[in-house]
Amino acid sequence: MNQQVRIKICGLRDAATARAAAQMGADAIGLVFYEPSPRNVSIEEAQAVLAALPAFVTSVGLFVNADPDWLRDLLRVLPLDLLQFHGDESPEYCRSFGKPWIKAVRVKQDTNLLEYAAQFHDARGLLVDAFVEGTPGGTGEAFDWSLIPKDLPLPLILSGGLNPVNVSEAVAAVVPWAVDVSSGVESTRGVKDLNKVAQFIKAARHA
Ligand SMILES: O=C(O)c1ccccc1NCC(=O)[C@H](O)[C@H](O)COP(=O)(O)O
Repeated sequence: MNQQVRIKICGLRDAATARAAAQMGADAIGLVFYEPSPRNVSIEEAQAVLAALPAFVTSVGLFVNADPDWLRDLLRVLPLDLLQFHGDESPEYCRSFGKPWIKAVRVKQDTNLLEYAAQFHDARGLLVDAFVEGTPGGTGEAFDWSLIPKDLPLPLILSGGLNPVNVSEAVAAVVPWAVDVSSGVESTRGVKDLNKVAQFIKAARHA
């Protein structure tokens, strides 16, 4: 079946930008809960973003080795649809919140993605990203897509250095379930550029 690729725009921080991205056709938006990131949001900012989203747009929370009690408290006041884990979280940790979740893997030359897929078999998807020492995500760096096995048994979410120029080539080469972008649709670090968001969505859809 020829499925249309899903699109997640990551690192949104305000309601107006999130609503605009959804209206342009984003299927999911990502909220980063990681203080060192320029895209980190407060609970109040995240609540405002969620309240602005139309029906059928998935809200995704991003976490890096978050304290489980803190995360459970957050989920009581923020009804995220999906959790995205970007650190060294174990499968047991990921499934302990009773929410659908995906696992991010930062791909190095020797990364065995089939092993990750087996270990995190009940994830709703595997997000593959570039490995950059000391920065867990949102780096704007791409990686070698040929390292992705064709027979990955989980929905594949391709990320890492995607932008309006390379996304159609990426979709054609990898045939992912979804694509995910952050830096590639920003004007400056942490600030989304809605023209780039529109260009990205158009290019991904017409791949
Ligand atoms: O975006 C961040 O700042 C971030 C910080 C910590 C963990 C994850 C983070 N982002 C995760 C994403 O899903 C990004 O979209 C993904 O890493 C791709 O980023 P980019 O290469 O900038 O498009």
